[in-house]
Amino acid sequence: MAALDIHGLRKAFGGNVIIPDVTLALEPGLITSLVGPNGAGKTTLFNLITGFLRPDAGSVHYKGSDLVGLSPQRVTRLGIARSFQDLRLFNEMTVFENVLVAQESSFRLWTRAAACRHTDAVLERVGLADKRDTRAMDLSYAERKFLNLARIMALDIDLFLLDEPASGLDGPSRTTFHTLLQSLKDEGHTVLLIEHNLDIVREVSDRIAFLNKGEVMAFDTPERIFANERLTDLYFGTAGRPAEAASC
Ligand SMILES: Nc1ncnc2c1ncn2[C@@H]1O[C@H](COP(=O)(O)OP(=O)(O)OP(=O)(O)O)[C@@H](O)[C@H]1O
Repeated sequence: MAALDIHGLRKAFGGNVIIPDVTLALEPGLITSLVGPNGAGKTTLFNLITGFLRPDAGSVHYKGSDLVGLSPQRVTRLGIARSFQDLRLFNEMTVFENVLVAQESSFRLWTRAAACRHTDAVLERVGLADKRDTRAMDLSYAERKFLNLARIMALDIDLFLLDEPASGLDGPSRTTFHTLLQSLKDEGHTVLLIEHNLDIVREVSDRIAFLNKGEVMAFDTPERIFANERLTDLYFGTAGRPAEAASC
């Protein structure tokens, strides 16, 4: 059974059809990257899956339930968490408080002591234990990205939808990010990742779904996707242009 089964999903804004008809099944326990040119509809697809937008047609099945029509909170309670491109941190709160608050809003009922222990364990895992009492606003960019990830990991859920979690990370931070993703996978979690950095995509993905103009053009292994010149042309915007223009 697929970890997430999207069928015939459609979304238009006014007369502008952004997602004409997406069908996609995520294999459980794998990291799938959703790649495509700017404006392809990647974040819109996340919004449709997680209840931030309602599709005009189609279904999104997760563990036997259709998520369409559910609120974002209800979707999270069922076991799906997502991150946003804009880091929605509480700047005045400490690192510890940011994670604790996220965790307390989850579906699990924690005792205070258990919640605190869990928060510390997650901070250790993302490498922020020594920043526990630092305000979010005083963190570096990379640390803020990892705090954002920690807030989702603390929810203890099955399916992670991550919207550009590694954008702007330097080499060592990228390695940490890769290790974290791998550890989620080792624990049996399923990840759907939006990422523009194709080196990262190549490193971490088991599968790639290539989205263009709201349509899944290909769904395959990284090796096959990267070997497909038509897709790389589409990604870099060179498809349909004269060869000399494309090489400029
Ligand atoms: N609420 C909305 N109302 C109208 N148009 C929207 C809305 N949300 C998204 N769009 C449009 O849908 C298209 C797809 O946007 P989306 O953010 O999903 O693309 P994306 O693939 O995530 O792009 P990027 O890689 O640049 O983040 C864009 O043309 C965007 O302007």
